[in-house]
Amino acid sequence: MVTRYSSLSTRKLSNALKILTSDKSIVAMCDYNEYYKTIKRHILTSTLGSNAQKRHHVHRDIMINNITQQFHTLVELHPSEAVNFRNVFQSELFGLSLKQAIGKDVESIYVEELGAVLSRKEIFEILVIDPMEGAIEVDWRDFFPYLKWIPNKGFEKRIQQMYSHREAVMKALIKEHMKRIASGEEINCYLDYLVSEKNTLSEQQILMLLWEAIIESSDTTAVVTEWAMYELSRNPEKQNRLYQDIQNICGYDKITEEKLCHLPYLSAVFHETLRRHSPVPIVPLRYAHEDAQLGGYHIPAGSEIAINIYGCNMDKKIWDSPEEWNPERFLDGKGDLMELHKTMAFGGGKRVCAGALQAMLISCVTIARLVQDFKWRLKDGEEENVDTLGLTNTKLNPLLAMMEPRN
Ligand code: HEM
Repeated sequence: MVTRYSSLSTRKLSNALKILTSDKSIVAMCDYNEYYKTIKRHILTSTLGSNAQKRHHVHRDIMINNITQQFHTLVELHPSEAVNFRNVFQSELFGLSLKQAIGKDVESIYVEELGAVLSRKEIFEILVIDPMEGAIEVDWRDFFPYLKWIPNKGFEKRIQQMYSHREAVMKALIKEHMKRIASGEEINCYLDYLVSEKNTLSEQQILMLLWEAIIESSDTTAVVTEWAMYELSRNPEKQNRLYQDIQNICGYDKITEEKLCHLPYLSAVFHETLRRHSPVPIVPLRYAHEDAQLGGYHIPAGSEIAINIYGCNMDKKIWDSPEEWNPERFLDGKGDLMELHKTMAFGGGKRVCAGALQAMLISCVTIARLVQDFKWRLKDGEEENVDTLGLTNTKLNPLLAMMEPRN
């Protein structure tokens, strides 16, 4: 994937993805060409690169404070009830992704094309949940391209509806943003950046790129953080080791991003969760547009390549007891980190995930802060709830945990 990049960097899309990505208008699904290079630069410069992430620091600080505040309130009000981790975290993460994308979180919005005011929950469903489900919709014609002239009305109607609802909501969000700009409000977000590039981007491209930043920021980070909290709640000794490490480094102060580099065990928890619960179990299909060699195999031009990250991470020849969640496997005898890249969780080569830094910052600070503030334990019966659904290995049933505030 790294050295044979030039032969393997093109994407091959299913019919559903062709429609939902407006025929490869977004960074993650685009072919490797000049358009790709330009839009990858845009998203890194304005949102996901390390300088941009420094500028967005404030959104993450607010987010983590809101999260802990909400958990404290829930535990105070209902001390003997289990807390639904996802309800709180997913909503705050969506808020953060809106702030980075359009400069503001929204409670509701009037959508002209749908003739209705949509709540924040409905906006989330249309922008994130529905397209994630649509992305794995199977059209039997994907497997028989020479029969593509036969209609598949049910499939087309479902995907087309997802497409038009998303289009309508995104247009409404962009319109609101333009009104705020016109009223003199100073905003610094991805949309401002994209609008400043409007000589080289069409309105449709701007809409799609903005939506991409929202959906990608809202999903996989939530998946890995929820699985990490599940594993820590299930493994009290490992939770305790993490807590002691955090206390040694932070004392009575709350964890901050600046402290992450001093917490190797926290990093090991994050990477072991990526290994055991791969949020992207299969790298989006690559297409060999010329003959190539990969891992000792000859790949003829025209082949589609699916890299099975889940399979590699559960391979007994590579990992001892791969089914066990064991962060210690990423530490050497001295407690230093090693071999993090081995999980390939963020892909590899030039098409490596652009949001890896953001995902790591949000997930690690959230995990650490929640362990600093509370002792976690699974609700009785929750241990068996390990089924998953969807494209990104989402926990089927939201994590339910008992949380006891620490002094
Ligand atoms: C734990 C969280 C995440 C995981 C495991 C993950 C994983 C991946 C993987 C496996 C790829 C494909 C790489 C390849 O083809 O080799 C990818 C691409 C990408 N991801 Fe992520 N991702 C995560 C979070 C994010 C976030 C928060 C964003 C923010 C918007 C993001 C944006 C992207 C983009 C733009 C690409 C396309 C990169 C390119 O083709 O050049 N990801 N990600």
